Amino acid sequence: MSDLSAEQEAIVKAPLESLSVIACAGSGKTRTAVHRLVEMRRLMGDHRGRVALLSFSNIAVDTFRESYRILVQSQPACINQNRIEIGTLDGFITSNILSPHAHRTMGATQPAFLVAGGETFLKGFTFRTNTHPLDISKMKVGFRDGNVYFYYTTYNNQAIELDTTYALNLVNRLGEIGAYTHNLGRYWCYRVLSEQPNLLRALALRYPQILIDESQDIGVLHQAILEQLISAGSQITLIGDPNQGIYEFADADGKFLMQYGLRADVRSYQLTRNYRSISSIVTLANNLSGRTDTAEMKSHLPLHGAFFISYKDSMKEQLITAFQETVIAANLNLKSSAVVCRNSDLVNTLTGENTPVGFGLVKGFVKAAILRDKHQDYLNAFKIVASCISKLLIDPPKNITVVITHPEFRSLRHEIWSFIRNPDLGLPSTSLIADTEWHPLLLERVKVLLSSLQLKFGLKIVDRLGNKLTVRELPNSPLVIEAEIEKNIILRVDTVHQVKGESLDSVLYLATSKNITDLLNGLDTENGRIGYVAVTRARYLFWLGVPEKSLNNLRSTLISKGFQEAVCA
Ligand SMILES: Nc1ncnc2c1ncn2[C@@H]1O[C@H](COP(=O)(O)OP(=O)(O)OP(=O)(O)O)[C@@H](O)[C@H]1O
Repeated sequence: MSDLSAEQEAIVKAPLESLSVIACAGSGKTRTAVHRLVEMRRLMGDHRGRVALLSFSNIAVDTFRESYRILVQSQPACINQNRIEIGTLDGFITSNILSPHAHRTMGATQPAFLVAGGETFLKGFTFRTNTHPLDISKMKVGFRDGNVYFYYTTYNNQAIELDTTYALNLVNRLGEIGAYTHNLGRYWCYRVLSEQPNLLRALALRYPQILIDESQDIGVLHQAILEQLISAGSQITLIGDPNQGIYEFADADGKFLMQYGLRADVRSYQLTRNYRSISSIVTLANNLSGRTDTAEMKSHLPLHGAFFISYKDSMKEQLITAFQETVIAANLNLKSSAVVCRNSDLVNTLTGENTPVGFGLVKGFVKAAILRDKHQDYLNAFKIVASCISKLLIDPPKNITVVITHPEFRSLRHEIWSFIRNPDLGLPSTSLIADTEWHPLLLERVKVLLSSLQLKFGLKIVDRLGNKLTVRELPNSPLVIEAEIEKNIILRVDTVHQVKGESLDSVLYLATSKNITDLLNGLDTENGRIGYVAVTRARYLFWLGVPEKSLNNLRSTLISKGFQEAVCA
């Protein structure tokens, strides 16, 4: 186990019991968790139970699976691999509890199934609000003093609680046909485990050990479900970093993780060595969080480090270009660098998603073409095209971008990918004149794509296609001029939430004044922690973009926290 530090090894080799691991950013939680997973199964010997390693995103799960695959290759063949599971917490709940057992509690005659929202039959399942009725998919579930309650949030994020009897009546009525929404899935899981004690006992026997990564993201209902498993005998290990808790809006405030180690039957550990970032970035992270972690990476190159730089609101593109040039000059990898923002709106503006040209669905195709040609962002282009195509079909598979990732829809996905990848036969190139060249080709090729979907998958096309794909508001010029594609800002632009968990060579955090003040005021606010996540993604170079109007007010605090000032040439 030579590739583990002493701190990591202590966790991996701990006795088989519940652990709390509070870890700093870049401390190798993945490596630690995967080694611990294997060790737990080894310690269990002939026990028939399973060990589950659970996280919150599919990306995290893929990373764990890959690390696990590499690790077991190098280990003797004695690991009981059949009894190790890696997945998301919601996936665990669905496959072990909701799909096989929830219908009994729901009073349904068929296995429980998830509805995405927007299904036609949901029109009969709306609830009253202070203004207009809302679809049941907008109903949220909270947990307080051992009781569930239901609420919704208004446009300005205010939570309005619903009368429990009224809400439950609707939830139960939907449950009777076996349906549940994303938010209600956890409610049903909690209720199934409360009302089916034999199942709860069986689950705890089947999973005597559960390890949860990113535990700061455990929401109140997830916690309630885990408490049920703990009370039935499962031992739960939590690994996470409370300073990276950025899902408060989803009811995850990090308290479960922070207080878990105080329980009498839970052993506490810490990971305090940062393997990702150079010392100047770790020092900054320490000053922001009040931690005293150590940096394992050193670099004294002049362009490396943590800098702030001012920008005018109208000159964001210039700031990005300057950053890009610095990344190249610093010999860092552009492909492993990113511009990150707090809000998806700004990301959309910078990536061209908020394009002012085109009308209706054509606007979507324009956005997708710009994302592909200017930013090589095929994934987001795919999502937009899939959504546009679904609006040109009568009764398409619901939530088409999600559905078509399902193996059953592989060939449908393939058709859409081919359309996006090939500017000569599919989504036309943005270098064409938008109204006279690009639009006619778009119309022609979308028709070909839709006919193929009709033929192969029996999907029906809406009437009056031409009206839905109008030439309105397209300019008589190329969508993106060739020269612009050539100079190409190839930097990835994304939200901080999207880069969470990643290691990047360089990061530019394009922040607002409020984002920065919250970051500098400690990490008590979610906004502050979002900034902390941005800082701690960077290996060698971190730039904080500071709005010019706030620079004078913020300068001395930024320097006192460990930033250096950089000036755009
Ligand atoms: N013992 C070690 N020796 C050298 N490198 C290590 C060690 N442990 C982890 N690393 C490296 O540290 C880097 C960060 O690891 P990882 O991505 O797991 O961090 P993390 O704890 O999940 O961070 P975060 O929570 O900030 O996303 C990886 O490149 C990993 O290979």
